[in-house]
Amino acid sequence: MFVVRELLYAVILFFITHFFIRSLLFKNARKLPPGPKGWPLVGALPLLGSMPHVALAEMSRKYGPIVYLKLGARGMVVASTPDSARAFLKTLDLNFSNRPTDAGATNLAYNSQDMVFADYGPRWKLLRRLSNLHMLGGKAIEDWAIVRKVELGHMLQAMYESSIRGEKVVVAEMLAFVMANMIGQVILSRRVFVTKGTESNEFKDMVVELMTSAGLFNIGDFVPSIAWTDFQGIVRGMKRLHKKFDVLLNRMFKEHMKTKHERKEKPDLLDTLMDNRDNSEGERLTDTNIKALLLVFFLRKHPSTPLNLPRVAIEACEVSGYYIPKGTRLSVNIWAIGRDPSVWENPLEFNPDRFLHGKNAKIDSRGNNFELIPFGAGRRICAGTRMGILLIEYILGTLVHSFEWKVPDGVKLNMDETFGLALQKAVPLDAIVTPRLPPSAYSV
Ligand code: HEM
Repeated sequence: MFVVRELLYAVILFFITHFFIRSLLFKNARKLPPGPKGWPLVGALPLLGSMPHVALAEMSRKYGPIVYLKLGARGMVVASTPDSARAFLKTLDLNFSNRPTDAGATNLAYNSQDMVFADYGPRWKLLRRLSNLHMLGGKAIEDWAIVRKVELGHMLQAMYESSIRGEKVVVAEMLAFVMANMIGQVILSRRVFVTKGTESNEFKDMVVELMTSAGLFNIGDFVPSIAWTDFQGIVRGMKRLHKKFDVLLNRMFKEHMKTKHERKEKPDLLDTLMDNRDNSEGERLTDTNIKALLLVFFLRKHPSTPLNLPRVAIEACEVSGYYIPKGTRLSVNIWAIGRDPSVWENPLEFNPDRFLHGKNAKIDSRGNNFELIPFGAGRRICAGTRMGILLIEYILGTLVHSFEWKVPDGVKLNMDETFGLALQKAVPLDAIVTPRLPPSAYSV
């Protein structure tokens, strides 16, 4: 009898201890990062408002560097400080090396067939390798120096003519004109727009629409049961826009094929892609992959990307003691990190000199110092980092050197933003430019 009682006590004690330890472990393992509760069904979606990067920065001030939000049926984690960004994009980079499949990937990127949305794997590697080889890598960038020089010359000429006619310059239109032509030369060996005018302006509007709509939080992506209603009209707009781009790309493809024999000595990116579409691992790029990739490049003219491009947790993991479930979407608030007063002195003051001295002079914006990561970081860091930095320095330097700049009389400089995958200026910048150099410097 005594033995049975002892045994019973031992069994009960075992179960209590087991339950206690399990519940402790389970509790710790399942502790999600803090965040707002949100509403039934849609969760925290309504809290994001029209400027999600600003709303998320405010949440981070309240809840801490890592915030978890339930958005409809999906979870999203947001990193808003250098340390938390490093934890995701460096320590756990491999686990976050895919992007979520959403309406933008489906409707604007040929069902994730491009480099931006492709899963981390052989197809992504092939796209990235060929793009580096012919367009974005160091050697390729050197090879295309002449294209940059000539196209910038065309832009300076167009701006000079505007100034002589006493017209204002719409800066975004000028940049769209020069970027589309530079990229056209590298990809297709031809200028896409001969003169700056209606056609190049329409193209700019298409690019802006794409960059804006791709960044919107489409409710159907988070509440799949009501996705079919598309009540924000985002998917309808994406499909309409995609059709326009597809027509344009098909036309470019066709024209390019007709003239292939002329480029035997100097193939362009499209020739390189077509000739190297198979790799040794049996991966083959389809026409759709190639079209999707070209579309990515014609778009890359506006980014400063406030929320990085989203990533997704391939497996459940732990970050700073918090549990991150599999499938959680990751946003890194690059915008908030750049404005964090504990990282930057007077962050909102325009003071480029801050990068000339002391520790800031050593900051490398190519994904190594998490205080400044305009191009993201890790395996999926911006494929155009080199080209982006080079073009900004080259174009900005040339524009400042070539003209005196002022805003038109009576106009106040407006720095408001419109949210999207890339931030746009809410009111495009108009400027009056006055040549600083002799007229001969502006003729092509
Ligand atoms: C100032 C200019 C630019 C900025 C600030 C910028 C920013 C970014 C950011 C933040 C990402 C996401 C990185 C991540 O997930 O960690 C990205 C991805 C990407 N960018 Fe850029 N970008 C710029 C210019 C360009 C240019 C010029 C190109 C090409 C012509 C380009 C092509 C790409 C591609 C293909 C990806 C996807 C990479 C992948 O998923 O593997 N970008 N960019």
